[in-house]
Amino acid sequence: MDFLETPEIQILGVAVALVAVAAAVYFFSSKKPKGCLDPDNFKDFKLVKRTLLSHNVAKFRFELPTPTSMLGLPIGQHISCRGKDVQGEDVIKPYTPTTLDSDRGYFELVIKMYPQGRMSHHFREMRVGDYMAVKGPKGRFKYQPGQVRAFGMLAGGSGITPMFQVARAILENPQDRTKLHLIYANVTYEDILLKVANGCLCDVASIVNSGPGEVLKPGVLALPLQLVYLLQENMRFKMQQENGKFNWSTLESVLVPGRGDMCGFSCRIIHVDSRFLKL
Ligand SMILES: Cc1cc2nc3c(=O)[nH]c(=O)nc-3n(C[C@H](O)[C@H](O)[C@H](O)COP(=O)(O)OP(=O)(O)OC[C@H]3O[C@@H](n4cnc5c(N)ncnc54)[C@H](O)[C@@H]3O)c2cc1C
Repeated sequence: MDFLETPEIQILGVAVALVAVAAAVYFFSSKKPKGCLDPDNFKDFKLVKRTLLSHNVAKFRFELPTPTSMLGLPIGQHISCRGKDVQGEDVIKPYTPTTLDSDRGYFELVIKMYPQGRMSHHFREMRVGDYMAVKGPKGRFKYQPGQVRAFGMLAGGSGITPMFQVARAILENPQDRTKLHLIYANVTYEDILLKVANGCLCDVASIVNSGPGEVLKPGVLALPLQLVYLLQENMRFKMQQENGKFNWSTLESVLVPGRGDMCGFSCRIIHVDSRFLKL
């Protein structure tokens, strides 16, 4: 067995070992972490933080299995949450996290809780340490950077969360030139879940120094986001509708003059032109 000790064989052995180590490092570093969701079965996630944003809105932070785990939710899709209503019966409702897969170790939901709402009851009763059963991803739409020139979005109340997720993905990717045109309708100023601060959408708790006068002014921001807040009590809300309906031509003429290559979404706005994909 002397031949195993020749310098050539020893060098070959070291080279093979180095290649194996390099391949292992490449394999593990290039492997994308697996998502934590299962489309067919509910999985439990622990509530680790609950922040009240207003009298009936709270942000819920759920822990993922490890600090580097990602939820695994394609942008534009949502999850199903299962809870118990006031009668103790199972209730399942869709929700869109305000976090992205780039946020590791947790995901967050901003929830508006209605006094008579079945799932609202479950969220109202949830305390840190409780578990939420979650299934997903769900939804027909998956966002790809550069997919279209512009998105026209119509959101009502809590319907802002799917739009928020897509808007965050675009605004946080400097290579993504997609323009965003968002009409966000609410009954009162207090009902607005997410507002603009420093040119970005953020949850209401993160807003500093933005009084109603400033936020409600419709306008073009420096970023590729044009945002118009509509309040039911405000004249502008009536002006943006035709016979009580939002329609495509209204949005195109108000927000994207003369251009047709726009994809439209709506969430929680009733009576919308059929060209708006409902999220
Ligand atoms: C894709 C998608 C994503 C969503 N993401 C979110 C999210 O991130 N955060 C969030 O808070 N919600 C979100 N929703 C809405 C959510 O799924 C529920 O509809 C909402 O939480 C109310 O459910 P509930 O069981 O508490 O109320 P329900 O039992 O369905 O309703 C009971 C009563 O509550 C009141 N109510 C319910 N909904 C409304 C409303 N929109 N406006 C006024 N009154 C109402 C009414 O009085 C109603 O009669 C999303 C919906 C969709 C389709």
